[in-house]
Amino acid sequence: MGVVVVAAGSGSRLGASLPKAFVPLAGRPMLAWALETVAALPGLRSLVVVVPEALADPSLPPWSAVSLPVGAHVVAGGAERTESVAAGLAALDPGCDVVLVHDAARCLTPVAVFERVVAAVRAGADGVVPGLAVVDTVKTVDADGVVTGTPERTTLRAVQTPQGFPREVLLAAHASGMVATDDAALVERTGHRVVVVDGDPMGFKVTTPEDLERAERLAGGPRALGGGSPGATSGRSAGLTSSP
Ligand SMILES: Nc1ccn([C@@H]2O[C@H](COP(=O)(O)OP(=O)(O)OP(=O)(O)O)[C@@H](O)[C@H]2O)c(=O)n1
Ligand SMILES: C[C@](O)(CO)[C@H](O)COP(=O)(O)O
Repeated sequence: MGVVVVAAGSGSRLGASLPKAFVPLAGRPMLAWALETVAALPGLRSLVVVVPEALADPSLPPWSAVSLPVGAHVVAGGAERTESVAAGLAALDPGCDVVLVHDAARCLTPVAVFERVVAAVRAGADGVVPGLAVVDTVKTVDADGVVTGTPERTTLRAVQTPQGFPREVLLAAHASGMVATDDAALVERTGHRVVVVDGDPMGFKVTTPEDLERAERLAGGPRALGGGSPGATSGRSAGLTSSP
């Protein structure tokens, strides 16, 4: 299994002085929290971390509080998330059968979510996304803000990362040259069947300063107690393994 952690965004909505993934959460960069969980995954063979070009050297100061797993690669991302994922895929060990793509900004995602996604890919899915039921009624609107429709809420899911795929399926989807806000959309558009597994409220994306405050409150909570939190259900691994 291979994992691409995308951390190349600037974080314009967060408005910090550092690229978002390097902004501290309870004293450690968000990227450090995300990598701690990924490093604990059983069967991790290849890990690529995609960061802004200016930070693609892990000896630079913002990396000092990030524990980069042994064998992990760091590459520069692009202007769009899709480009950053493609850069990560290009650096991933080609021997990986399953690939997960994860947002560093979803830094508190529990390891159990990763495990559900991997299990569903290994069970034969072309694409797997963690999702949560939507609690608000959602409207579609036109450019003037006029409502054009109200999708049936029971058919909607708010999807998170990690998103998982057989490597060849994801590579072909990215080779299409299409751009989308998530990887599953590319896989859907190339004619594949994507399924949803249970996401987790802790998998929220840190986007705004309010999200960071929420993450700060949560980071010292259930995680510290080891329940339903990142790293809670798997043992730690110091480096990468040789299984696919
Ligand atoms: N060109 C980009 C844009 C985003 N990302 C990553 O994709 C994830 C989701 O993106 P988002 O939360 O929107 O991050 P930003 O693009 O940094 O946020 P903003 O839109 O506020 O600038 C993040 O982990 C981010 O680092 C990336 O690797 N490369
Ligand atoms: C991939 C994603 O996190 C799934 O919800 C989301 O689409 C990323 O969007 P962003 O605009 O790059 O934050």
